[in-house]
Amino acid sequence: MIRAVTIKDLVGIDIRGFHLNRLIGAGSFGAVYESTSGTETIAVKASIKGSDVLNEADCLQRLFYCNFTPKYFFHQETPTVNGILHTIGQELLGPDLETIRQKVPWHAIKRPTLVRIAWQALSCLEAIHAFNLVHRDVKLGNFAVSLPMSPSNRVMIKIFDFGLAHHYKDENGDMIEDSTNSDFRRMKYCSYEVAMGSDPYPRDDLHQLSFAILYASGFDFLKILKSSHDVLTEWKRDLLRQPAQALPPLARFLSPWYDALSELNEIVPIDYEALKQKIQDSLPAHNASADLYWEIEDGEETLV
Ligand SMILES: Nc1ncnc2c1ncn2[C@@H]1O[C@H](COP(=O)(O)OP(=O)(O)OP(=O)(O)O)[C@@H](O)[C@H]1O
Repeated sequence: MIRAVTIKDLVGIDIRGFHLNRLIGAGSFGAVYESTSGTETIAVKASIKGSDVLNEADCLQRLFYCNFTPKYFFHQETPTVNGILHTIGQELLGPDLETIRQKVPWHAIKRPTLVRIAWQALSCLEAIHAFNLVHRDVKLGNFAVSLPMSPSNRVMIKIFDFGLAHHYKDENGDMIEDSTNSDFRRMKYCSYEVAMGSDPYPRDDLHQLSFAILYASGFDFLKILKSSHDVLTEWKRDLLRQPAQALPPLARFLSPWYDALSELNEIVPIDYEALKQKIQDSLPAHNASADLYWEIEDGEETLV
């Protein structure tokens, strides 16, 4: 029986033969640990919220052959003095994009890197949508770089945290009801359509991504999130209705992409390739589909 007081106190215990060595970070209900067994190092996510963990484990299993999400290893329920501890063993990733953003000068990721991030993050969403999953919690902090691959230190962006994701349609294309009845309007960074009461679908993942990219460009998105409900909703609406005018100056170069995102509707299937081309059109002098690398710049590790 594990005697830990909270999910943040699990360093030193073993789960499925993996020794939890180091707390990487903790969120509202979960904590993630770097864990080893022999030469193998993975991430073990521990949570007290069983429903989210079960949902995440289910999604990661569905995504087992997807290259844009962490590989799934196991799900385990362990009795503790405080109840059941839910854990998921998954591929260890590098820092998340929110952490990377916080470390760059002026909290503004440079344009050539930003368009590559946008391209790869869009590819992540394209990949999970192809598995009929909608993420519903798309934000900078839920994308991370993979561990650098030698010899060039190439990394790729992966999307994680599938606690709120939903398998929204079956193999015949029939919609699947979400039994959790979650109210996504309460999520400040939900898309405009969701704020207006619609259920979150793939298009809304893309609109949440568009907010995340603005944030990564140096825009003070947190300030907008703190404004009143009406101001926030109006900002989201303007970004869809007149992107060229509504975009903050730092991100105005991305107008071709935001224009295309604003034209997405419920009827026409999403053309991901066309959207990627719009990212490329936003910064023609740089190759938006080029690889990303984890490098040392001015003595600091950074993404370029
Ligand atoms: N597979 C992983 N490999 C490495 N780090 C991870 C992995 N999954 C999550 N993390 C990191 O662990 C930390 C905690 O993640 P978690 O998703 O539990 O919380 P959060 O995103 O901070 O908060 P919330 O769940 O409230 O959104 C984050 O810094 C995240 O980047």
